[in-house]
Amino acid sequence: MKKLIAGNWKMFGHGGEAMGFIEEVRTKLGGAAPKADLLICPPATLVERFVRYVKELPIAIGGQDCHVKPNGAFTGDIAANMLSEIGATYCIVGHSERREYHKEDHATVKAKAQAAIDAGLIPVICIGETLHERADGKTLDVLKAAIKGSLPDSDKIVVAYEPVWAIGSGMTPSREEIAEAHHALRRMTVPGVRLLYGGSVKPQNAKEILSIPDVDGALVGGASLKAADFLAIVEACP
Ligand SMILES: O=C(CO)COP(=O)(O)O
Repeated sequence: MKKLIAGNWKMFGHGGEAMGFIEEVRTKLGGAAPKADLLICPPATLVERFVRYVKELPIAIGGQDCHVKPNGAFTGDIAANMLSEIGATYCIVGHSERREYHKEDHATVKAKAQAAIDAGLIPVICIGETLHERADGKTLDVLKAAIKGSLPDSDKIVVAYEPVWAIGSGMTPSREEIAEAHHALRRMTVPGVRLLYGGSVKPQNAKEILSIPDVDGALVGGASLKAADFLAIVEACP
């Protein structure tokens, strides 16, 4: 199975950038099949536009979050079925930038992941330790608790290991630390669940990270905003 390289655009990007990104990818791919499965999760305002621009390009489009309910009086929220209705096929849930800000516990993340599955989306479930938890040697305990508490009973999910302290910092765990975490995650998840690494993945370190056993791809933030950087990470796949 190919690796999955997913881009999380977070709160960046407007219409013109979306079109420019897709056209640059189209030109650089030149009709050839990419070395990985590709996924872009833009701001919700751009999902439908990305789906329209992508057309026959092999790029899946996803959301960055969804509500636990299919509808209701939840001002400003987006239901998973609203994303699938406009062509999304994945949805990130439980990203640390939302977990912390919105105090989302494991049960909430699990309910969001189930809502995504119920809407026909593949949830990308984010888990990862804080710097304090790492310093206290609790990383594997944190991952075990997150797997136990956040994953619905399904193989139609993706898990993204994103050490909170590595996001946006330019720092990553060592090869050995990533290998240990992903080996543990492989043992705790059902066959077929893809395990992505996320947290300061760049064109410069992607080859090393993507060569680590049990790393099935990457969830990329900043380096996914530019087509050249995103495709350089794709090219780094073994
Ligand atoms: O949060 C991330 C992906 O979801 C990682 O972001 P960076 O790649 O910018 O560290």
